[in-house]
Amino acid sequence: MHSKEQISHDDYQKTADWLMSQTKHRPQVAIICGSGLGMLADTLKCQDSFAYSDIPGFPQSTVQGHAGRLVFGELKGKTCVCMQGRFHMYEGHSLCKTTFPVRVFKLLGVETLIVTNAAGSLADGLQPGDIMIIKDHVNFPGFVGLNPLSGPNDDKFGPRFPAMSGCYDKGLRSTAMEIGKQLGVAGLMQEGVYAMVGGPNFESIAEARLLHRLGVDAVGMSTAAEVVVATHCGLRVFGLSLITNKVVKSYEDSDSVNHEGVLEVGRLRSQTVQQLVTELVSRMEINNNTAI
Ligand SMILES: O=P(O)(O)O[C@@H]1C[C@H](O)[C@@H](CO)O1
Ligand SMILES: Nc1nc2[nH]cnc2c(=O)[nH]1
Repeated sequence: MHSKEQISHDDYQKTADWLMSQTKHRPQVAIICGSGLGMLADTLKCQDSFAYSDIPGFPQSTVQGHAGRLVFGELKGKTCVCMQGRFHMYEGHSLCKTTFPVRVFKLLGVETLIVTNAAGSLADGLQPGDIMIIKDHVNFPGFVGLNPLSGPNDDKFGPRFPAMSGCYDKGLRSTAMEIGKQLGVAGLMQEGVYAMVGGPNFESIAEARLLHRLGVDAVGMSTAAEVVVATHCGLRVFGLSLITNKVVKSYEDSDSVNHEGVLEVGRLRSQTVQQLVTELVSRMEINNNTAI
C-alpha cells in the first residue's frame, strides 16, 4: 500500500482549486497542529473552516485530539491556513496521503510551513512541558524506503534528489529562541533532533535506548515526512515539538506513557505554544511568491 499509491499533480490541483473557490483567503503560512495543539487554529481571525470530510481528495483524521478541520484566517496581518489534525502512517494512510495537504498548500501559494507535534523526550535535559525547536530530524521510515517522494518524481514540485541539510530554517529557529526569551519561557526551550517512527505503539525500553544512543532528542510519529515533502517543493520550514512525556529508558522505571497524558500536556502548554507561534508569524517576512 505504501509504495504503490500515486497521486497526480491534477489531484493536488483539484483540491487547491476547490479550496480557492470556497474561500477568499490566499494563505502565505500553513500551520500543522500536533496532538493536543489544535487550539492554534482558534487564534485566526475572519475564519473560513472546512471539515476534512467536505474537502475533495482530503484524507480523514481518525485520532483523538485531531479535530479534522482546515481553518483559513488572518494572524497578525498574515494569511494562514491551519490543519486542526494531521494524518499519520499508523492510521493506515500511505505517506503520500499523510503529506497530501503540504503540496496543496504549495499550490495555494503558501511560502512557510510551521509543523508542531507532541513528542517523547530521550534527552535528559528535556522535561514534559518543554518546547523543543526542531533543528534536524531522523526520518526512520525513509531508511526502509517508506518515503512520500517514492515513485515517479513530480518535477513541477521539485527535484528527484532533494537535499535535506538545512531543512529547518535557521533564521526562524533563532527568532523563535529570541521570542522565547521575551515571553519569559526561554528556560522551557532548547533546540534538538526529532525522530519520526511509524507508531502506533510507544517505544520499548531497548528502542528508547537505541534512539538515545543515536543522538535523537525527541521521538514522535509524524512531521519528518511532511518536512521532506515541504522541503522538496521549496517551502521554508519551522518545527517545534511539545515534550509531553519522557520516554522510559530504564528497566527500573515503572512510568508508562499514554495518549491521554500526551493530550493533557498539550492543553497545559497550549497558551505558551500559541503565543510563540503567533509572535513568530507576526515577525515573518513574506516574499509573495506566486503559486506553481
Ligand atoms: O500528531 P502528533 O505527532 O503530534 O501526535 C503524536 C504521535 C501520536 O500520534 C500521538 C501519541 O500520543 O501524539
Ligand atoms: N513515538 C512516540 N511518539 C510520541 N508522541 C508523544 N509522546 C511520544 C512518545 O513517547 N513516543
